[in-house]
Amino acid sequence: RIHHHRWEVKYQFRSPDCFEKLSITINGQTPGPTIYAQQGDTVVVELKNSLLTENVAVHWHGIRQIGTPWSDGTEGVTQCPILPGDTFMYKFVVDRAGTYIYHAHYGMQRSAGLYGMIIVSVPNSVIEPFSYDYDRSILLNDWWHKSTYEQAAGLNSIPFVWVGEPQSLLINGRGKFNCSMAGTDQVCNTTNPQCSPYVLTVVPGKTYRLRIASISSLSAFNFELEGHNMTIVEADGHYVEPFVVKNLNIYSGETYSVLVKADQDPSRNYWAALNVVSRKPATPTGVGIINYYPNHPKKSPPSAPPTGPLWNDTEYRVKQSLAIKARKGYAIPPPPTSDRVITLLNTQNKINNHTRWAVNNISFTLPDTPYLVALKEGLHHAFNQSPAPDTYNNSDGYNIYDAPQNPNASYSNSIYRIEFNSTVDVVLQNANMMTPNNSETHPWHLHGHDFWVLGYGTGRFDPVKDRVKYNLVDPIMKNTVPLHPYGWTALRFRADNPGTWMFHCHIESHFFMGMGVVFAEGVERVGRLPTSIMGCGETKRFVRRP
Ligand SMILES: O=C1O[C@H]([C@@H](O)CO)C(O)=C1O
Repeated sequence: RIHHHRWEVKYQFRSPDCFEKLSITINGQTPGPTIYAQQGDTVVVELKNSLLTENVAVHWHGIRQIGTPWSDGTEGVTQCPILPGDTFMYKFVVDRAGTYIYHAHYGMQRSAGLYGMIIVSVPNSVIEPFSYDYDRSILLNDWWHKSTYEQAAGLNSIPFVWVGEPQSLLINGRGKFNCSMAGTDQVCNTTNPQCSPYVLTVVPGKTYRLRIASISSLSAFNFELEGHNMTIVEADGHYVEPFVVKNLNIYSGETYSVLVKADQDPSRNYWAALNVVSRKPATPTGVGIINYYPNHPKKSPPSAPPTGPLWNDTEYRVKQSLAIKARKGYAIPPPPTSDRVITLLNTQNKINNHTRWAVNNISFTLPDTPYLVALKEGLHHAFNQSPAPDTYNNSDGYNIYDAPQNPNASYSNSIYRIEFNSTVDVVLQNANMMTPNNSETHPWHLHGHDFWVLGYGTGRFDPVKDRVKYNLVDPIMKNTVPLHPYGWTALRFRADNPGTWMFHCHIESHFFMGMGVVFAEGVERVGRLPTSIMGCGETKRFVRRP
C-alpha cells in the first residue's frame, strides 16, 4: 500500500504552553500529523515549503531508508535544502513495525515545532508478543519562547549565549507556562484551548499500549504515570524483554512502547508527569491527565504531580539503560567480532573563541554540497578528503574527569568511509566539559541503521577489561542511545546500507555546535540519484535549469 500525504510547512502563531510563539506547523499543526502505516508500506510525503524565507528538510527518524538514501531528509548529507516555494517528494518504505518520529533536519528548525510521529503496525499475519486493548501515542518535548534564530545566533556568537533551560515541557504539544511571568507585550492566555493539558482517557481494567517518543531539543526526561507501573515492551522499533518500571527515562530521539493497566482507584484522575533529569531542572513539571472514565476529564487529581527521581541520580538512569535487552525469541545476535573500532571522544571545546562541541577534537561542519551527491559523482572538492580520526589523542592517558586538556578543536567536514558490509564498533566516550565537575548526557542517533547496544560503563573505556563484558547474547537494537555523564557506550552495526549517514548528538544545539560525524558506505551501489536532491553547492550543474 502507498500512503500519500501532502504537507504544507509554514510559520504560524501557536500557544502550546499558553504563550504565543511563532511556530513551524504542518498543515496548521504542531506537532504535525501522525503517519500511520503497516510494515512494508510505502510512504510518500509531498512537502511544500511555505516558510517564505527559510529552507527546510525533514528526517524520518528510525526509518532506515534501505534503497532510498536520498529520502533521509538530512540537509547537507543526503540532500540540498528545500527552497521556499518548492515542493519536495519524500518516498520510502517502512520496512519494520514500531514507533518512529519525523522532524526537521535543517538549522535548528526542529525546536520551532516541526516534528511528529510515525506508527508502523505489524503485517496482518503477524501477532505481537504482547497484548493490549488500546494503542495511544505520547510525544514529549521541551519548549522555548525565544525564536530558534535568536538561539542559533547566540550559540554562534562571541561571547557565547547558551539557550538555557526550556520554559515549558510539552506532552503531545501541550504545556502550561505561568503567564504572570510573561512580559506585558507578550500574548499569554492560560484559557487558550491550545494549551489545555493532554488527557488520556482510560477505561478501568483495560490495558494501554503507550507509544512514548521524545523529540526534546535539550532535556533528558523522566516520564511517570502517577500510581501506575509501566512495562517496557518496545524500544526504537525492537521488542524489549519486558520489565516493569515506576517511571521511564527517555532521551531525545528515543521511542518506547510501554503497557499500562488502568488498575487504580477509578473514582479519581491521575497525573502524567514529565520531569527533567540529568540537567539541574529549572522548568516546572509538565503535566497531563490520566482520566478514568467516566470521571470528568478536567477533574484535577487530588495529589501533587510526581516530581521524578533525583535529577543527578546518574546511577538510576544507567541501571535502566542496562536493563533494556532484546526480547527472548526476537533477539538478532550481533556479529561476534567487528572489523573496525571507532572511538569517539565527546568534548566541549573552543575554536577561535567560539564554544563548540567536538568529536576526537573535530567540530563538525556541514558542506555546501551533500555528501551523497559528492561521493556518488566524485566531487572531490566538495569536502575535506582526509579521513576523520578513528580515535583521540592520548586515548590511554586522557583524564575524562578533567576539563579538556586541549581545549582547542578544529572545524572539519571530513567523514568516515566504511567498508561496505563490514562490522563496525563505536565506543562513545564522555568526558568533563569546559566547566569543572560537569559532564552531560548525550543521546547519539544513527541514521540509516539500527545498532546493537553492547554495553554502558563509567569512566574511561578500557579496551581490555571492558570489551570482554560486552553483551553479545541479547543486546537490544536501537537507533538512539544515551551516553551517560563520565561514561562510555559501546555499539555495533553492520555497514550494509549504501549511503551517507549522520551519527550525531540529538540535542539540537549540540549538533548545531558540531557534535556529529558522517559514515559513508557502499555509495557506489546507490542507484541513480534523483535530481530533486541537487541544486546547491557543486551539484548545481546536475540540475537542468529552464
Ligand atoms: O553546550 C553547552 O553549553 C552550556 C554550558 O556549558 C555553557 O553555558 C551547556 O550546558 C551545554 O550543554
